[in-house]
Parts: sequence; structure tokens; C-alpha cells
Amino acid sequence: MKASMLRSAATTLRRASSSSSPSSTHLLCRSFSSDSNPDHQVAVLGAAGGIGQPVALLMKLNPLISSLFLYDIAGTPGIAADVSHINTRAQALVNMISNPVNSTVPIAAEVFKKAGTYDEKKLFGVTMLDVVRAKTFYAGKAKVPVATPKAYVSDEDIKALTNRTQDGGTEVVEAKARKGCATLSMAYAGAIFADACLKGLNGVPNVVECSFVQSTITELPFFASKVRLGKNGVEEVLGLGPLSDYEKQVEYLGLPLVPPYFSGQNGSCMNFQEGVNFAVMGATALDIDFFKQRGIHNPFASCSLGNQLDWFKKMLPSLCHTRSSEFSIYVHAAEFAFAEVAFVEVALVEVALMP
Ligand SMILES: NC(=O)C1=CN([C@@H]2O[C@H](COP(=O)(O)OP(=O)(O)OC[C@H]3O[C@@H](n4cnc5c(N)ncnc54)[C@H](O)[C@@H]3O)[C@@H](O)[C@H]2O)C=CC1
Ligand SMILES: O=C([O-])CC(=O)C(=O)O
Repeated sequence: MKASMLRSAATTLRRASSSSSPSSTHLLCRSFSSDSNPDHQVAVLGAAGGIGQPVALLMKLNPLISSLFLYDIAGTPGIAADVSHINTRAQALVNMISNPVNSTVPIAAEVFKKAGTYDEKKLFGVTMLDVVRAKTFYAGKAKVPVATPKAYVSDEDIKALTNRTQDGGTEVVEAKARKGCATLSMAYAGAIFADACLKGLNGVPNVVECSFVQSTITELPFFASKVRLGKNGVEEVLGLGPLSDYEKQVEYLGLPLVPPYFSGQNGSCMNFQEGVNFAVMGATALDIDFFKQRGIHNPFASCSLGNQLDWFKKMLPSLCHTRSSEFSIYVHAAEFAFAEVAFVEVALVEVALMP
């Protein structure tokens, strides 16, 4: 999701919470409602999209929802009339599906902060599709709907199931001959997560699902883990719990875990043979001061690309002693990190330039 869409969402929620007067938002809103109790209102943003359409259908079928509002883009000011019908407050829970969720959620947090509507208990990255896939693939392997992994599935199978879950998106994209991605299963997963949120809001006890949320369970400001849902959104961010030996392994994370950079004596890396990591999550291409001067706080960014290039330059002398195969592995990881940086950068610049 681009920052412009987040901005639209933030604008919509802010306006919905504060005013019933016509707004100048550029969203085209189609809305309808059903008469059921309790009174929960749900808005689907991007409702005309591959995921949005089936999500809207599933939301319409959910008896916990009394009003359903569907939004998509169009360049018409007629949106104002529709938006003014929404009387929901900024208490809304926001479930972000747009990829990459681990970037769009922190960016959304910044947008909401800028709009003065951020509540860390109410912003969720939807990671439910991974859970749905894991359960489905596991049940297929174990031949039972619910089971203890150790009891039914070998370590080797768990590894294969983990890989299949991690690659689930690609599996669907390829099955659709690259003409589409996972929309129906994502809509199902999104609807299940929304239903859990609604149950939490209704005071159903002990509703626990996985989500990418603001978190203190690791050193990262946002993380995906089990979350207890309640009347205010996130009731409790639950810890990781005991990890199996396999889960503790690096490959479970899907990326080579390269130690962070630190300079040793004479500015060289202490032990490059075990790798060196210049990538810092959320690092910006523009200097950090650019964002500071515009009042943007990026919780991930403690350095810029310039800092990383400086570290790299200091490290260069050690490269002469490194085998080329090792070098290519690290360069590969860096390429991945830079791609992510590029997306975050564009979105952050958009946030920085917000009026
Ligand atoms: N979290 C997860 O596990 C998954 C996430 N995704 C992600 O979900 C996202 C959406 O996927 P699709 O529905 O297939 O895409 P899509 O392109 O079919 O739909 C997106 C919709 O958003 C609308 N839109 C764009 N800007 C808007 C704005 N400012 N306001 C309102 N509507 C706006 C577009 O007009 C379009 O109808 C993608 O980022 C995709 O990568 C997809 C599958 C799984
Ligand atoms: O990559 C995508 O857009 C789809 C996705 O996340 C998935 O299917 O897991």
C-alpha cells in the first residue's frame, strides 16, 4: 500500500471521527449496511481489488457487522456525501493487508501519528494467511485437523511444511500463471482475523490470534506474534513462547542471519569470515536529518545508506581475503535489504511531504 493510500485512510478515519460535514477526500466510497447487532461498522479500503471484493462479501455475511463501508479510488468529490454518513469514531481497528506488511504497518503508524490518531493497540498487520496456510498444510500432512507437531510429523516434514508456508504466495502466483496472486485465501484469512477482532471488541474472553503489531518482545519496535484481542484492540502482546530447536535455527527466519557490522581495530571488521551486515532495517537513502527536520520519526531508522556505505568502505580492505562465493552470499542479502529500503524510502518521503 502506498503512503498516499494510507494518507487517504488516515484522512477518512480522522474526518469520520471529527466531523459529519462533507469532506474533500479523493476516495470514492460505496456503502451499504445490514441491520444486525451488535453495532460494529467495518470499512474495506481497496474494496474493488482482488482481495477487497471477496473480503467485502465475507464481511457482509458476518453477523457481528452492522454497517459495511466499501472504498476504492476515483477522482470524484462526490465521496464527501458518502463519507459523511460514517459516524464511526477514530476508535477503529486498522487491519493492514498491503505488502510488505513489515514496512506498511510502521509507515501507517507514522501517518496516523501525523494525523494525531495513532493508537498502537489499534493497528494490526494481517499475518493470518501464513497461519491459515500452515494449518492447512499441516493438517494435510498429519491427516488430522489439530495435532502436536512432534506427535505426527517428522522434523523433516516440519521443515518442508515451513518452506511451503513461506513460499505459499509464490505457489499461488505460479498456479495462476503469474496473472494474479493469493486473493481468495487472503480474503478468507483477512475475514477470520477481522472476525477475531470483532469478537475481542465484543468482550469475548481469550481471543488470541497472530499479528504484526507494535511490540516489545524483541528489540524491534514491531513484530509478529500471538496477540490477545480485547475491547480496545490489542489487550496483550504475547511472547514467542518456547521455540523448538528447528525454530531457533537461522533458516526458519528465511534469511541468512549475518552478525551486525561493528568495526574492529583499525576500522576493519572483527571477523568477516562469519559475515558482516551493513543493512539496517528501515535505513533511509536520504540523510536521517531530512526526516528529523520534517518531524518524521522512523522507529526503524537509526542510520542512512550513507552511513552504511561508509562502513562498507572501511571494510573493503578485508574483502581481499574473502572467497568469492561467500562474498556473493552477502551481496545477495544486501540486494534484498536495499529493495525493501527503496519502498520504505518512497513512502517516508511521501509522509514527510504531507501537508
Ligand atoms: N498480508 C498478506 O498475507 C497478503 C498481502 N497481499 C497484499 O494485498 C495488497 C492488495 O492486493 P490485491 O487486492 O490483489 O490488489 P489489487 O490491485 O487488486 O487491489 C487494490 C485496490 O486498492 C485500490 N486503491 C488503490 N489506492 C487506493 C486508495 N488510495 N484508496 C482506496 N483504494 C485504493 C485499487 O483501486 C484496487 O482496487 C497487495 O499489496 C498484496 O501484496 C496479498 C496477499 C497476501
Ligand atoms: O506477495 C503477495 O502479494 C501475496 C502474498 O503475500 C502471499 O500470497 O502470501
